Amino acid sequence: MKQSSHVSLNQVSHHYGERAVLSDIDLTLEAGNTLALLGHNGAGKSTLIKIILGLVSPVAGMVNVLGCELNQKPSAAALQAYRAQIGYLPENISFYDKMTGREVLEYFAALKGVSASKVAHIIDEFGLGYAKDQPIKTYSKGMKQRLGFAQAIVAEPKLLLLDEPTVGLDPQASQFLYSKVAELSKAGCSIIVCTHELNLIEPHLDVAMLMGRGRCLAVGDLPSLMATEQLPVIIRVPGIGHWINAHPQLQPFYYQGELRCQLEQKTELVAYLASINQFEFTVKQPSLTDLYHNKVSQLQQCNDAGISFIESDSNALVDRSNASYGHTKANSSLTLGGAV
Ligand SMILES: Nc1ncnc2c1ncn2[C@@H]1O[C@H](COP(=O)(O)OP(=O)(O)OP(=O)(O)O)[C@@H](O)[C@H]1O
Repeated sequence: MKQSSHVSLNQVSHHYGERAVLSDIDLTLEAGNTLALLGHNGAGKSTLIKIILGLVSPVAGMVNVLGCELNQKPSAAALQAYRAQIGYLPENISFYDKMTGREVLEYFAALKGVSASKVAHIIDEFGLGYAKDQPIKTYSKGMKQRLGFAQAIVAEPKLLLLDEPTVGLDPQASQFLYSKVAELSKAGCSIIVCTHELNLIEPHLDVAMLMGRGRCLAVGDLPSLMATEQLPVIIRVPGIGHWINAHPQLQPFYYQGELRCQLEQKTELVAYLASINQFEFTVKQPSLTDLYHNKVSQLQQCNDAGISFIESDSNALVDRSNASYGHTKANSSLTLGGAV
């Protein structure tokens, strides 16, 4: 493991009974980086988080987190010391509902050696000050989620694991949560966020890992994932259907009433539009959501075709499924420069 890697998984596999739920997962997360763990229901995300927490022992592979070799069956004391450095917000968190918010947080803080004065500060910071002495049973789902997040970060963890952290949170609370994530990451904490809310996580991730049926479908930073997938930039120009025939240079990019091009062609295409006095258009860059849907549909096509996703040429599958995408890629060397 590299000195700065907080998480290093090598060929990790797991099954429950006969059912394989994780296969050959490799992952490295550097200190201070944020990983978005994405995938369909049942893809294996929570199982992976439980392996990183040391709650589940994988049947195969190497798991090194914060220097602890989890696959080597560490002692109870070593596991306890290891977990003291980790913050965890589970999916569907629940607390003993007769306790107040303050009591719950003080309990978790005491377990990790954190002072009561810090608890008071965090309760206020998380907007729960007004309800701190009320029993949890009077809390809304969002209030419980805020409290869950507060207990996860109260001891300034080195690694923070968040499983569906924004479920039940209002937009302001989600924004607050991600601002805290950015703050912790700046301070060197590594963060793994398992989420289906792709728009929310997109601006905050350093690395995304897309999982499907227990396998890693793609992993990397967004620019490299986008480059590999070659998802099109979409340029919408009102009324283009009326005049596109007069511009053969644009026709290779024209599909279903809009222009589609690769990221590196965008500037040239926009310059061309300006040169023909077309200034009214919108440009939509490919998003994490586009990437996700693209990968999941490739997986679906492989399943339908009865072939392994890992062994398939996934881009070839996309070409068959999306005429415009293949069309644009085929013309990726076309230059507009001379035509302007
Ligand atoms: N304790 C268990 N015993 C048996 N099978 C399990 C157990 N926990 C999870 N599974 C199975 O393992 C697979 C992966 O589940 P997991 O909870 O890791 O998925 P997930 O990606 O977190 O899903 P979701 O997005 O729905 O939370 C699923 O098929 C699930 O049914």
